[in-house]
Amino acid sequence: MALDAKALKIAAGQAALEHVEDGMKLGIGTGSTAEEFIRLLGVRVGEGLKVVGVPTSERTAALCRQLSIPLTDLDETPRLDLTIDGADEIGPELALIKGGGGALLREKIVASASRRMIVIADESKHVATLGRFPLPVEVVPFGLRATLLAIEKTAERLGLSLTHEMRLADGKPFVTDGGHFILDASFGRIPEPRALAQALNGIPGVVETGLFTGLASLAILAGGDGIRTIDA
Ligand SMILES: O=C(CO)[C@H](O)[C@H](O)COP(=O)(O)O
Repeated sequence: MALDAKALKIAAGQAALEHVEDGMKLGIGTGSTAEEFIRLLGVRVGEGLKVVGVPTSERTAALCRQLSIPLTDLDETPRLDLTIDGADEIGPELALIKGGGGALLREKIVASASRRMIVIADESKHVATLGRFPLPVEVVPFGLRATLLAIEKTAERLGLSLTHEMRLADGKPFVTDGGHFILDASFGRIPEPRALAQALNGIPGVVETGLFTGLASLAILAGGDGIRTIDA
């Protein structure tokens, strides 16, 4: 029987939960797939599992509080055992596009502070080449036009085609938890994610990009035929 989108998210979350051990310090992701994992984690915590989590967004923090999942932050707990988070695309070597939910900066800080990152998604997000999903680029509001020009020049220098739009919410610029804006940058194809990430991160008005390279160690993909895992 074909599973609907929500059932696939739950299946991926359930499989990820098997990697969570008593006493772990967790990074807790953002997005609808991460939220299914969080709900399952909440049940286990209610049954006595002892974990503490660093949420990657205010939205995730609110859900964790609602489910009585104990929270900490990276000032108190700077090294984490495991981060579990969703993704918008999963490419070769588990390079990811993240940030569809706008939490990419905190997600990257938390994943980088973790010994391991497991990415959970439905199998349609596994792609041969990243870039069909627009790359979220978090930018500082100050000097926005100059930053956009620098991003366009960078794409040109790397031989990438680029169209972009500012992310809006209720007709106004979407504002991240860190007080920044998000540019959704469509490159079509990103054959070399590391090179693009490095180049974009070199632009002063760019805070961070949704390209995650070298961070995820395992992908858990849910599909009609069950769960498939991919190691980095
Ligand atoms: O990066 C993210 C939020 O910033 C999410 O993990 C990503 O957008 C996937 O979300 P969903 O599970 O809802 O498809």
